[in-house]
Amino acid sequence: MPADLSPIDKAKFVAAKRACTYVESGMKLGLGTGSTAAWLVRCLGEMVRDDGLRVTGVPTSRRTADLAQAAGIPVISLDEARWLDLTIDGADEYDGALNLIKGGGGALLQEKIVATASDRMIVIADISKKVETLGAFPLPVEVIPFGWQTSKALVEEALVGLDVMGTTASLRMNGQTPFVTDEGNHILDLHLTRIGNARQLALVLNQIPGVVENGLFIDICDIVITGYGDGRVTVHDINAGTQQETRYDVQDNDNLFADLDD
Ligand SMILES: O=C[C@H](O)[C@H](O)[C@H](O)COP(=O)(O)O
Repeated sequence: MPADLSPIDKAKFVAAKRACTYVESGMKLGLGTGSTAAWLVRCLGEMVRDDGLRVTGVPTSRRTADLAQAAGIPVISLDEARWLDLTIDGADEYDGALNLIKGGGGALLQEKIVATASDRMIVIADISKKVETLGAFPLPVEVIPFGWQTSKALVEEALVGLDVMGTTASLRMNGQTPFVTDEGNHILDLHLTRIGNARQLALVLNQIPGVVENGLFIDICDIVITGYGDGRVTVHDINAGTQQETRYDVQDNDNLFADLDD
């Protein structure tokens, strides 16, 4: 393993590697977005190239589509796939009930549609993503550009009286201009500190005109695979009610580290 691989990248890699053990030939897979999901795409690409794995992927962003194509994974649209066997994605936070905050990279809308259209969703994450209560990570909310300031005011108004600690929202920027999602929308980041009732908040946000979707994934994730910097992996399966721990020897996978760009 190269000396410059950080413990966090090692943690993301081992989680991705463990998630690959759930993948079988013939599967239609939802491919998540972000730095952890990028490890998964690389691992899957290697299985396609070297082990003859036959899968088709539905990417959750243009970034992931490009990565998957470069890795040699055949890509189709969700409309072509219709339904998926498994989605594997990263997360910004997960709690003990495997509820999530997602969208730190702005891909929450496609990610939620794809995960919901899957028999199973597996989240891969390093241990820093685990929280007691969701909300320290700013909650992304996708809004259409038309009247976004009105939508922001309505969102902030709706937060008053809910079980959250903060009530401010900020427009996500990309340098001097508003960040634009793959669907041409903007993102409001809600600075809530602590979300007491995530289910209620998710429902309230999606009632507001102009809001397209929020980054709370409630009852969508089935399994969280957590990687640690020392190569350990834990698997929390919410349906089976089990937690297991394994260790991966990443030194056998040096070639995967050669062309890191994420
Ligand atoms: O919009 C981005 C996604 O929800 C990502 O899966 C999430 O932000 C986690 O990304 P990363 O693996 O880079 O921490």
